[in-house]
Amino acid sequence: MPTMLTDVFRGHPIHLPHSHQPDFTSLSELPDSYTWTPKDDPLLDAAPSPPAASENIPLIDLNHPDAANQIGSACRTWGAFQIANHGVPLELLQGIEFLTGSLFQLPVQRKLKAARSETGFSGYGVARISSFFNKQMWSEGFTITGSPLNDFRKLWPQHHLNNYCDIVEEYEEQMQKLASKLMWLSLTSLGVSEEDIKWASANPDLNWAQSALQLNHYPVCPEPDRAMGLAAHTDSTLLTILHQNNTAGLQVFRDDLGWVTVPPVPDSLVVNVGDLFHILSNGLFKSVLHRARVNQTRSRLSVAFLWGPQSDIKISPVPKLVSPVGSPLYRSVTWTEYLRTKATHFNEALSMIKNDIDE
Ligand SMILES: C=C1C[C@]23C[C@H]1CC[C@H]2[C@@]12CCC[C@@](C)(C(=O)O1)[C@H]2[C@@H]3C(=O)O
Ligand SMILES: O=C(O)CCC(=O)C(=O)O
Ligand SMILES: [Fe+2]
Repeated sequence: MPTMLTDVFRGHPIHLPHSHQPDFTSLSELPDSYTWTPKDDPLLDAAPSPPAASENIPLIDLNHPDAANQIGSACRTWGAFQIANHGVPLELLQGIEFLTGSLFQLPVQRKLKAARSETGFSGYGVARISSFFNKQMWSEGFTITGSPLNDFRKLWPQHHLNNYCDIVEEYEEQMQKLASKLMWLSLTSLGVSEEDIKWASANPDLNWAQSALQLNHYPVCPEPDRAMGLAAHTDSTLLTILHQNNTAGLQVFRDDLGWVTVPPVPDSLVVNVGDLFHILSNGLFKSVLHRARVNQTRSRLSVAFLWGPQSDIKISPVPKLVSPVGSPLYRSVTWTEYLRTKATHFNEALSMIKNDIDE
């Protein structure tokens, strides 16, 4: 039995000050501990000079005959794109958004009953990456993997549980199918086929994959320009599929453009390339640096489906994508190993598995 995501952080406790979470709604001024300056994050105000033309991540129609190439091109230039006509029922998107909203509306004492433990994976709390920053983020999160029943029991009375668990299960199923489809479309655009990656069958049973759901809430903030919802990071996944409510906040980084806001497009989903897909593509696909800003008048919700391989699968650059004379850019790594490296070294994790290539 490979390590499940639940056990990934067993030996990697981090101190997460959940219980210091302020009652966001009662603050009329931003506390010092929530005020970010470029000292806390060097890329905070990163903008190109001269200012770049306004460009945005592509919105791709999954029914378009050229979708594979459009996705491949977005993965190379942005590491992110939005998709329309993704086939996920809209009621399900509404359902997971409703569930997320009602979860975060619970009184903080109730949410803390389901607090994520220091070595745990699932439950309520601040983002895992919080421990790498001096300042606190203006957000709260809830992580789910596998059945949410045990955690949900701590939050809601019995009569809600079946319904909420069904929504999560159905959402994970739909996302899983979509993620695999997107992975294969983008790989096809690189000329990579199923024979080239033995472990990743396009077969819809998908027993080689596993996933987590991260529910995020960014409350209304008195001074949004000085606060940070979720600090800049890349995801440690193959792909992440994100549903955001109709409040903007997600930004992606491009060296030549600086921070670019991803506008909410009703009924569409945002897709991010994660570090593992960057490794698999031998660096051709970019794992996108992204963050979430906050808003003075509207609270924001997002649901991230974090998708990767089962823990016994070693990810390494597809040989076909390594030039005949070159060597692979990265060593092989399992998702578990990578999450643990990231838990200790954060944004240095990718460079730590880079091969030293003789010039
Ligand atoms: C499967 C994953 C991926 C995790 C860790 C673990 C569970 C929660 C994910 C997130 C979600 C929020 C941003 C992030 C950076 C975080 O702090 O927790 C993500 C992290 C990663 O992508 O590295
Ligand atoms: O809220 C967002 O838009 C971003 C969330 C995110 O990056 C994550 O959960 O990994
Ligand atoms: Fe993310």
